[in-house]
Amino acid sequence: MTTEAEAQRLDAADPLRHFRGRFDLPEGVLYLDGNSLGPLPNSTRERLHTVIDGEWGDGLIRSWNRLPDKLGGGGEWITLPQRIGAAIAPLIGAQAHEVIACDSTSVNIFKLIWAALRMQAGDDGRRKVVLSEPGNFPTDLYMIEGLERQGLAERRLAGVDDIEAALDEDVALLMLTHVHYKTGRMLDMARLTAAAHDRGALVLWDLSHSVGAVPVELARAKADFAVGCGYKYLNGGPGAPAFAFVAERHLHALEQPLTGWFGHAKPFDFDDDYVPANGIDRLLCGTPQVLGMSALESGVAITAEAGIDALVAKSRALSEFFRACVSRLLPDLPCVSPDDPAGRGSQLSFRHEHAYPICQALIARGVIGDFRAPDILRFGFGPLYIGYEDLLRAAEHLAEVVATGEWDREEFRARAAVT
Ligand SMILES: Cc1ncc(COP(=O)(O)O)c(C=O)c1O
Ligand SMILES: Nc1c(O)cccc1C(=O)C[C@H](N)C(=O)O
Repeated sequence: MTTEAEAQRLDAADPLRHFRGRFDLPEGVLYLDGNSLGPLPNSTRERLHTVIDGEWGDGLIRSWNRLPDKLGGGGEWITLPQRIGAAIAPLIGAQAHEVIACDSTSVNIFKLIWAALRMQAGDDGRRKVVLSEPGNFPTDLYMIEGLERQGLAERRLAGVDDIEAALDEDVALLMLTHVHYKTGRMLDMARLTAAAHDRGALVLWDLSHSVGAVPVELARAKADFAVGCGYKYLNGGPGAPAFAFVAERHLHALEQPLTGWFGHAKPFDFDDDYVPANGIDRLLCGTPQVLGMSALESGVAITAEAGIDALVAKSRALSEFFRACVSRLLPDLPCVSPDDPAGRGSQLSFRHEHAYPICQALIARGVIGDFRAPDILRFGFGPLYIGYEDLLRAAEHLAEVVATGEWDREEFRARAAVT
């Protein structure tokens, strides 16, 4: 049932409904792009004011250490990467000391591929194939390519259904994205990790489209490494720091290529020689970006407060509801996301040859989804702030835009630099 009455009933019964008021969503906007950039939490605006005026303005360099009470704020700056890592850990089935917030997802991917290859090199240094899938998020593939150019890696690609067959004794690392950015398809982490381990390969998971929206059990799956974005479902803000996970069993031996001073065991001893910090801290490189980290900490806190089980349940219910709305209103629009809500992320993607101008026409109506080349219309469902009535409205707008040909205008065809 996709009636207005049903949507209102579902909204009224939604246990996460009260979180919506904690986001600063513009009037008249239906925001279905939180899988690319999460919206601004009210608490983040307050937190950044405190960080800028109090911690930076008044506290100055003292704020790296214990903050004077009068400055308020959320704690000393120096431990932000570890504190945020610890808060993300329960969302991904990891232990607090296995996760750290730092750098971008791309940089963390680079560090962890390099680290995995180092562990796998053996005496002859020959095991260096990194296996991934074609059509994976580009940065993941580009990072392998960059290491290949340095002679450190060899990139191999196989469709996800052929991954197990492609895992031979040359594969050092299997690197996959858990929820595909375009289709929303979610991979079986436990099965693929076990298959890789059986062949002696390590596994690195990109959780960018998973964390805060789908169940992730890194420990249960025995995953070796993982990375993920802070600015999508974690609502950490544009360009928020990313996070990295290293399984406890690898922490001791882990080496990483960016041996900056923040990853040193005693950075403030200012020694000439690099000695890695114990544990996950060795993944740090340079000074943490305090403003970005503070925003991320605030975004992660809301996700943690809502609880991953409730977020997952709502994500699935939202995507099912939107799918039913679109099937009723646009029965001929092909959905390229998996049918089973447990087999996909918190998003639905549809194929249309005019996806770009349709997306722009929707944005002009205040319905913000996104376009992914060449022909995908993608809608993400942030479970903290999206409601069922929003989705019914968005589906109605989509149906009108398609049915009336409203998208067929020059102004909607001009490609923007960022889509
Ligand atoms: C799966 C995936 N990995 C990595 C990234 C990029 O991460 P970053 O720009 O933080 O390096 C994105 C999105 O931007 C993504 O969707
Ligand atoms: N990271 C982005 C950016 O800096 C600008 C615009 C979009 C993005 C994205 O997050 C893209 C995103 N990973 C995607 O799934 O399409």
